[in-house]
Amino acid sequence: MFTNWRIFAVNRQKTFSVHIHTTCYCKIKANLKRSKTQVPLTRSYSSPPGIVGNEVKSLHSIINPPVAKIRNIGIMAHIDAGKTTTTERILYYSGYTRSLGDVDDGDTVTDFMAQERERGITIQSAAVTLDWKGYRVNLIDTPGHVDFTLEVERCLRVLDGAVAVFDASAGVEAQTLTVWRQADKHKIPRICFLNKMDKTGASFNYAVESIREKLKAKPLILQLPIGEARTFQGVVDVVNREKLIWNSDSDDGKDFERKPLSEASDPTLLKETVEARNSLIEQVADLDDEFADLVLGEFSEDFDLVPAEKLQAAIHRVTLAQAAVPVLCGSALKNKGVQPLLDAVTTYLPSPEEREHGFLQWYKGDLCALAFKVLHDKQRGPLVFLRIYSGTLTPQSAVHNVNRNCTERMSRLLLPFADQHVEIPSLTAGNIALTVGLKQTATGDTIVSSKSSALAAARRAGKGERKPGRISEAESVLLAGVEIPEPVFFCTIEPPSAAKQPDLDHALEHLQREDPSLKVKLDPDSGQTVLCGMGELHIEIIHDRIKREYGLETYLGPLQVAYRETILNSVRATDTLDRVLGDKRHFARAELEVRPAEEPCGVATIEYADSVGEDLLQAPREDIENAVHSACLQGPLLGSPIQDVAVTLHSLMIHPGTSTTMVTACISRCVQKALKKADKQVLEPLMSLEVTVSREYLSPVLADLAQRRGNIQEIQTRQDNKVVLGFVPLAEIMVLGPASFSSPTGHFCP
Ligand SMILES: Nc1nc2c(ncn2[C@@H]2O[C@H](COP(=O)(O)OP(=O)(O)OP(=O)(O)O)[C@@H](O)[C@H]2O)c(=O)[nH]1
Repeated sequence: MFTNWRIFAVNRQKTFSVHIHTTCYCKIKANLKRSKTQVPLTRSYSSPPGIVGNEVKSLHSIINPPVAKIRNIGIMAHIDAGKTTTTERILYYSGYTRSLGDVDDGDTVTDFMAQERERGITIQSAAVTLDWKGYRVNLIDTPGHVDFTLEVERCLRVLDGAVAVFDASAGVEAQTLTVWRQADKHKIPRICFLNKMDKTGASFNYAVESIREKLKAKPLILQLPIGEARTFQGVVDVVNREKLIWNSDSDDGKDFERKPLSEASDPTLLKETVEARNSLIEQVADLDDEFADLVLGEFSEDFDLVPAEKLQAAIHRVTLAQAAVPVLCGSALKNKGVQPLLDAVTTYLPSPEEREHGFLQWYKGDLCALAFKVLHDKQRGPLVFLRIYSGTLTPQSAVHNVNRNCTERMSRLLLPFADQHVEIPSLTAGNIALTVGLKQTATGDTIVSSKSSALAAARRAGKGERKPGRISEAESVLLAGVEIPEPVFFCTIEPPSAAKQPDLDHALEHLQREDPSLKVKLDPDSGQTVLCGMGELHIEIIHDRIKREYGLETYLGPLQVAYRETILNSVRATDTLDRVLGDKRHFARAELEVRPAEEPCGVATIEYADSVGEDLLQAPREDIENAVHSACLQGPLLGSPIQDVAVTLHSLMIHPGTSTTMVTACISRCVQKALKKADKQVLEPLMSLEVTVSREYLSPVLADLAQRRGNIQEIQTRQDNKVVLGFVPLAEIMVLGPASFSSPTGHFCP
């Protein structure tokens, strides 16, 4: 039965990076993140400026700066690149924290969950709001681990710009590619920060080259490093021809000197900087016509005379157009380069009004917001993060949820500052708000001021008034949420006693609302609750949260990989359903064909032959499609969902008076019959794997990958290391965590 495996990549192809260093070379483990148990330390926060003492009067002007001065940005990267460390420095230099937190000490602001502090990883995105040189920066630190990719995606959906952080010794890594693609999908302008310039093996040129080659992006080099690895002291600002040197006696990096480069003191550095500036000018002129006209008109003789402000404005336009990405460098851990990074965020990344949102014209200044994250607070209930695209949010007001067609009352409005929140009287377009009181709102919902406002916007959107008052009409103004990836792991979860089942259901309901990538279903055969998630770590964290946050000790069954099934040939089948219920005869006959879909299509696609036209009037297409989809939920081989199948309904005979339920039951049976007759295959998810290994350990690593049915695509050389790129079946790289987890293939063997 299992000889006929065909390997597939799931829709959301998982990307993974494994770094093997000299101390752990023999076995590849999929989850090599630090796992330390620490006592979480408490942090002292200073109040956000303007919110101390009795400065409440000026609060409104501080909280609602002109929209041109707002920057909504995310920090995104491969795991461990230094996002949280960079965020921590940003908060410190902008005056929001009194001391520098450290990921390794478990006391950073944005990693406030107990699990984040213990493991030294970011699990959920955390939003903070800060002011920098007159700009309001709403910043979201996102997770780097592949299991929490959805967190990154839903934040990127509502941001206007992003800082992509890189480990300068590794360049572009596996998960960098994933988050970069996500940013491409949401058309997010970005800047790159080459972090860890102090680390052994750090190479500015290598990292820039990898951005060019692997991300196919055009790097604009705005800084040059002064020294690398141990000798890293500061950076050169190419645009202004200045050097920035951090005082080695300063232990928090606040003290640094900015000096113009001169022929007398830095002849070599000046020469390199002038060359870099000239090539930057040429590069930007190639991408921006306005700048090209300026340069060729006034400064063609001497590029040195191009004013820094003109160059900066052009870089801003090029960044906004996503034609190129500014590149900066530094070392967050050693407190170097973060202040210029913040300057670059405000100079080069766009304000909300510079981003194009076609739908804004439908609202004419009325409220329109997108819910992108929900958190459960024991005292306050659900806290909903909203990105406000137009209009103003005020507390104690009613808002309309277009997706759920319901009106809810928002009790309080808060400004997010990691786990600390500041109450505010109103918040305008372009900002990110945290609201209390929206009990029905879920991630991806569109929030407007009232139902009539949604309908008015729908009319402006040109969707007619065919069915007045129906939510379907307002659907035209729904903002696109994010695609929720299909889970690749599942396991049963049981409460300690049957009496605790309602508590478990309650906990899972809340967790699912917070995290749409967590799916919960009921096993129809055993009646057990099944958790479906994006990876082992994801399920482990959920298990742990149920224990810590809901006080429930639960038991997990063996962790299993979510397989799929598909068919290999076309098969036709007929099914007749003829029943008498009461005094009524129900008769339906369906004839259909199943065949492999030409293009990967996830679940089944449905087509109708011309001959079924008449009978379709009796059975709505929606019901027919539901019947086909429910038949595809459990494949004939393993009971796994069927995918990439095309179904053509050739004929459908229905006697008058036959209920729709009978018709759909007949179609469902017919699909299952056809699937059973077809040649079938089990599909298994693959991980894209990147293993960094010292040269001497390459052979054992390759042998190990071969044992795990790995498919090696390429072996690259990165400084002194080898980087193995390939695909490995997910089932082969599971980290068998809790003793109760067992091999999924074993579980499935007949
Ligand atoms: N040498 C060096 N280490 C750094 C630097 N920045 C961060 N680190 C270390 O790298 C590790 C990961 O840092 P984090 O800030 O947690 O990285 P992250 O990208 O937020 O990690 P995830 O959110 O879990 O993906 C920690 O041990 C940091 O101390 C740096 O500039 N230089």
